[in-house]
Amino acid sequence: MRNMDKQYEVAQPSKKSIRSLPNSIQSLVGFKRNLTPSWIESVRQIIKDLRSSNEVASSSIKCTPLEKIQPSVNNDGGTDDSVKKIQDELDSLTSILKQLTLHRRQALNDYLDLKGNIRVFCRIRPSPTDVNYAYYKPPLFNLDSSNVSLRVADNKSKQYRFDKVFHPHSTQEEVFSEIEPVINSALDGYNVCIFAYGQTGTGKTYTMEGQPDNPGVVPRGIKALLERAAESNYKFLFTFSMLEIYMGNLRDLLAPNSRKRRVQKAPCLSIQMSPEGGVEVENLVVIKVSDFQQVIRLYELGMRFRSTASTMVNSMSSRSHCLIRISLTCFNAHERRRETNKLWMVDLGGSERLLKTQASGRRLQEGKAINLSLSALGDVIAALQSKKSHVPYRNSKLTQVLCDSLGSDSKTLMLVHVSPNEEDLCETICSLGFATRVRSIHLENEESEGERAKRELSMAQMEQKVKQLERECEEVRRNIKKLKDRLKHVRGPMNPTNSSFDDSYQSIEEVQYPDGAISFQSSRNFSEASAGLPRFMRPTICSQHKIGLTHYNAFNTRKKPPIPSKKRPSSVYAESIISPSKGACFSDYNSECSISAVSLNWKESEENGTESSQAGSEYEIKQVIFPEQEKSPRTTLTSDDDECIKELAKVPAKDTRDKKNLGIDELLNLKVTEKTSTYTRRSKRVLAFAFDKENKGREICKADIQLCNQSINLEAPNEKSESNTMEKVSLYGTVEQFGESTEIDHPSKNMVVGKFYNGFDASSSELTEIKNHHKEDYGQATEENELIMECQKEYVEGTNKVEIGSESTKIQAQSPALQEMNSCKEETLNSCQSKEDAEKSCLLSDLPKVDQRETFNGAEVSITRFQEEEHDIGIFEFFMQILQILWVRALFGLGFQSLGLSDDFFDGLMF
Ligand SMILES: Nc1ncnc2c1ncn2[C@@H]1O[C@H](COP(=O)(O)OP(=O)(O)OP(=O)(O)O)[C@@H](O)[C@H]1O
Repeated sequence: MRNMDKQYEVAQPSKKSIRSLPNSIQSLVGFKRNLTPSWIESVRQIIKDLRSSNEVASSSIKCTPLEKIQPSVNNDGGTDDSVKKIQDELDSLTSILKQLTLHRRQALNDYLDLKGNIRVFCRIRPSPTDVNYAYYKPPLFNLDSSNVSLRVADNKSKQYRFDKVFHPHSTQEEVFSEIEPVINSALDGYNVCIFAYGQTGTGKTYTMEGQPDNPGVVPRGIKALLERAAESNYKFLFTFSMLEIYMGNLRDLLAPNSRKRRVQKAPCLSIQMSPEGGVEVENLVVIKVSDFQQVIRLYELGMRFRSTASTMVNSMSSRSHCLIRISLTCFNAHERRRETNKLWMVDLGGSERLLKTQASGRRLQEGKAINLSLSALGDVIAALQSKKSHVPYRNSKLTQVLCDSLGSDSKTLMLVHVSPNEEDLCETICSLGFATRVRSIHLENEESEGERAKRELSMAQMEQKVKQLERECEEVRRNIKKLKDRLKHVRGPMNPTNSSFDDSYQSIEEVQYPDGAISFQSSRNFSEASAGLPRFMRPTICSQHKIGLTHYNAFNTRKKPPIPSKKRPSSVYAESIISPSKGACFSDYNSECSISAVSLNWKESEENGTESSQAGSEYEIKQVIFPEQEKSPRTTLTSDDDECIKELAKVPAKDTRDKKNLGIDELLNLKVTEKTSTYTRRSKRVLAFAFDKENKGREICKADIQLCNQSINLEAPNEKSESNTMEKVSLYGTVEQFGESTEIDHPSKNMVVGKFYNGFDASSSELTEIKNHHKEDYGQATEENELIMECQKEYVEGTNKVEIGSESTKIQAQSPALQEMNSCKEETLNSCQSKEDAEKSCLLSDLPKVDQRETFNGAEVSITRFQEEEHDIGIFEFFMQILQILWVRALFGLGFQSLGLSDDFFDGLMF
């Protein structure tokens, strides 16, 4: 016993480590008889020592680790020892920072949990009639920081309660400061979703986007996120994507051909879901961003393509839901919830009472689609709040795409917007009712006053704790930085492999291609990371293009037997070319209630290393987004911001031929530089375009030319037309597809196949959409004017000289090109409703062109015009033909007559 006591006495000194404790406990368990007062005292002492030594360590770290290290560096004199000591300090600081970050995250999480995983804020728009918003007091509302009393009748009011209420005079800063903690939890690896909901014209876009001098939640949030990520001790990879849900279809706002949606069926994206509940939008453009300015430029670009229109209620009404997705990836940050998470910021389309907006035509359909999806969103959030076993995510594309960011492991914030006007009372009641439904149902219904007070107290304490921990983290970070500087000073540039702290910086390596395109790769190798995923979750080759991982062939583990080249279905391309969007892809709001109808029948092309889908739209997107091709005449960027255009145009044009991936600058510059280039093609080309005999000789005022991988858009007002209509010519073609196998005698010449048509006479579904544009009551003029404006801008901005079909050649029978055209022809036939249309559409013709110079807004441009009436055969040529036929007849006449072919046969050859 004495020995035992002695033993514990020896183990008692203040420098005992925690390692002594298990020994003691083991002794305790093994030798119960040794449980003496002195033993207990010794254990107590160990614990006490342990606590105090921890406190000393942490306080010394918190205070001035540098000061502690300074003497050791000086005293030791030896560089190696100094380096080692600094390194040790760095390691210990890093581990402390990790602990602190973990605690901060936990505290923030607890705080947000107390507030509710789904939180609802309410913002009341200032009345437009009130000049001075700051002193405006809406008579309709009686507000405090979390309660809204709405006067519904003279002596009756309705009460609503929210997590936070913003008065009409609340500033953008105030709004953002409340939202910031939710955004910050994205850095901790949570999926976050922030919605702006409300009646049309109540300020959703104002809150989310803001104004240039008064930015909203999106720019502020992204800026804060980037700043905080830069401050953190990990390196984050941010990617930016932007899409809209228009009439129940997902559209990429950053895809270069986004602007075509007005005149063509825009390609729609499909949603893929993993068994684990992860959601990925197939073919979505994902752009790596590293600084705020890049994000803003992309955001502005995307916003230009968003569907907006003038309505009775809002002159710039959003006709779609706009979704901004920031994806965050951070490796080796074990305290983060997940390696890759998403932050969604969603500007929802305005809910509207269709009677009130008096919408009709397309506006009506848009309004219905928006209302339907909002109602589906309400159902989903209500189901989540009430913890129902079934959450109806599949009822709308909106909820489908957000489904992994709306669950219990995510943070959701809804900002409901209401109007202060009395005439909007009904909509206000609806919106507030919706928000109340969304808001913590279980909390609201089950919580007593006392419980609420208690919760609020805990929340306040937790908030303090979070702030305190943030301050501590900040201090440790500063000290780490100082130590690193000192270390550099002592031994030169720090070898990052020496410190675990720097491991995180190594985890993501940036690859800068010589041409400026940016890509990234992980030291953990993406292919490794994705190897365990189910096949459909692994990135496609196209996705790899997007994120710059094309060089990782191991990514695509699918091995398909090579298709013999002669059997390669050229129709895959033809399908995509002539009919970029299938019916399934474009539907009215009713598709909102279905899972994506786009088939994902992947076919691998060995020629270009991309995958093409039978869904034409997808094929088109892939080709347009990541062109590995020559400079094209694409003029997809239409800007309202001349300054921006000028600025971008300063950047010299780059050949994109070898690009594996588009960096943000390349994406933006491509559009501008190509716009100002004269289009000359070296390779062979097949053009398919529409031709309407009845309109021969009429000017083609709008040419929408799409060269599969490249596109050009020329639109101009039809000057000759009395009505406000537009005529349209669609030119589709291929560039790369026929490749070497094309048997065209003169590679420099172009083959032309197609038809002209008048946009209103044609009956294809594509034209119906144009018709709809012209039938609209509201926004019609605006939209057309917009088109005209865009067109004029394009003409002004660049002097596009488009030379298409200038040198027609005969098409050799059975050449792959002809097969291609035949399949195009078949498609066109299918797309035409009447036989007459079909006949019109399938004319094969060699058309000469007339180059004309026109002036738009003072800028002289060269336009290629097709005029069939000028397609006259010369009289000499005519006689030559007759002579040839007579000659043939003379040679073979007797032989043919013996076969039963009479003179009529030869006459037929002539005419
Ligand atoms: N808090 C505010 N302060 C000042 N102006 C505001 C505020 N909220 C909205 N507005 C103004 O009200 C008008 C309509 O706002 P906004 O376009 O953001 O509405 P919306 O809800 O996005 O409409 P829709 O759903 O039709 O797109 C804009 O001119 C905007 O500047």
